[in-house]
Amino acid sequence: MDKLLITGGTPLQGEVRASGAKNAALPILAATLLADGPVNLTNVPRLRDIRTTLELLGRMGARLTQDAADGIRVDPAELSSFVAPYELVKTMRASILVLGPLVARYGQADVSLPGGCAIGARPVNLHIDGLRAMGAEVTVEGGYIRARAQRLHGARIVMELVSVTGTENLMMAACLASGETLIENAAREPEVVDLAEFLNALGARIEGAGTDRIRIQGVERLGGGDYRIMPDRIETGTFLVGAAMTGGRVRVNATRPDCLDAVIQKLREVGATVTTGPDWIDLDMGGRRPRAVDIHTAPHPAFPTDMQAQFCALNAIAEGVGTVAETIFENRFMHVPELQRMGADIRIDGHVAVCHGVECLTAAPVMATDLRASAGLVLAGLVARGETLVDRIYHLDRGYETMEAKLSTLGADIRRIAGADRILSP
Ligand SMILES: CC(=O)N[C@H]1[C@@H](OP(=O)(O)OP(=O)(O)OC[C@H]2O[C@@H](n3ccc(=O)[nH]c3=O)[C@H](O)[C@@H]2O)O[C@H](CO)[C@@H](O)[C@@H]1O
Ligand SMILES: C=C(OP(=O)(O)O)C(=O)O
Repeated sequence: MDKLLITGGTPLQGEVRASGAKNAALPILAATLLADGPVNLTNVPRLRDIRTTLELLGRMGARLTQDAADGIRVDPAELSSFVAPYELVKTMRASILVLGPLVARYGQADVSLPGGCAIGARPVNLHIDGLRAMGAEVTVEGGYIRARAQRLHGARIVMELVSVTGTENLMMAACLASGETLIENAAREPEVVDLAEFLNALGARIEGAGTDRIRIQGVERLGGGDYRIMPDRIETGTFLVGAAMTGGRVRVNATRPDCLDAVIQKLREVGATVTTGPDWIDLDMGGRRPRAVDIHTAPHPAFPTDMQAQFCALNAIAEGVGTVAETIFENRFMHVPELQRMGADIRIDGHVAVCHGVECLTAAPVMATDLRASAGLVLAGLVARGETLVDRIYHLDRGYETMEAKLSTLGADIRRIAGADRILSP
């Protein structure tokens, strides 16, 4: 199992390019199943989750061609299987995103229930209820969601909770349904907008993506097409927090400042000078120690839960006290005990973590438990005194493209150790 070995103490300096967004690429790859011609995607990040999705599409019979850069061609013309098996779904919850496209285009889908994961239970009842409202017969048996439909019909769906992949699944399904679908209380995340723009480029008729009311007029077919995946706002934010924590200066290029308003606002509150251009963000911390900030996660455009662990790491070494309230997932503080092992003074009280900043963290072997927890631990390692060994970084590899290489170009002392079993001296 690969690990990352980080020697803390170097301020991050320089420029780095954001990769394509995992959380846009995953639904867009699933949406290619709706098309009846080949789709050419660019800016697809090279990530474990993307490889898993491609394996899933390949097993269903889609023809896949990957270029040497960031392009992938998906030709779904000869699909022969409509099953998302447990062994793939268990490694990547986003596999649930094939449910809507399969039932809308092929009238059948057998998708393994994703089950719980480190950050919480993550049920998919809203996906199922929405498809039922559109006329699908859905049963859950033997750990599989089995959905069948002749042709879905439009419906007015009021989402009980804001769900990102729930909105995406139903929006995709509605594209080929007969009549109009209205999704109320829809997720407003930029990745929902990216997916809608992709679908519209194939011939769908979606309006209102980016608001909480999405209206979809069903069409008879979607064709092939070309699309460039949006940049990853969470990867971008992670590098900016790294710069703020280390007192450095980093410019992230090829990104989307307009998708990061809440994060940029918090970074200014910590004391960073943040400037933005059309596709870049520059953060200058000028060697200063950050000030602790209060965070309250909520659906977009509020502060994203996917940046919560990184801000816990920042608060751990900041001046003052910051409270971090996690309102989306019930168990997303798995990084806190690991940060405590590095000397952080953080107390968890229900869904709130109260962080008293300490002058310095001390390196320790730590265990990554989920994707963003891993990112928080890597950031902590960048400022800790000594060598931090982050174990189980397969979580990190789900969502960050060559993170250690990108951090190295910014001056960090970080390297991957393949299957490391080295024992650190105390
Ligand atoms: C691939 C992808 O895009 N993943 C993102 C997506 O996950 P994902 O789409 O799985 O997260 P949701 O927005 O659906 O979850 C929000 C909340 O709703 C609950 N819920 C959701 C669906 C449902 O049917 N029933 C239900 O109760 C969840 O348990 C959670 O408490 O949005 C999350 C919240 O911004 C992000 O952290 C993830 O990075
Ligand atoms: C939780 C995340 O992803 P997923 O929904 O794919 O587990 C994430 O990207 O932080």
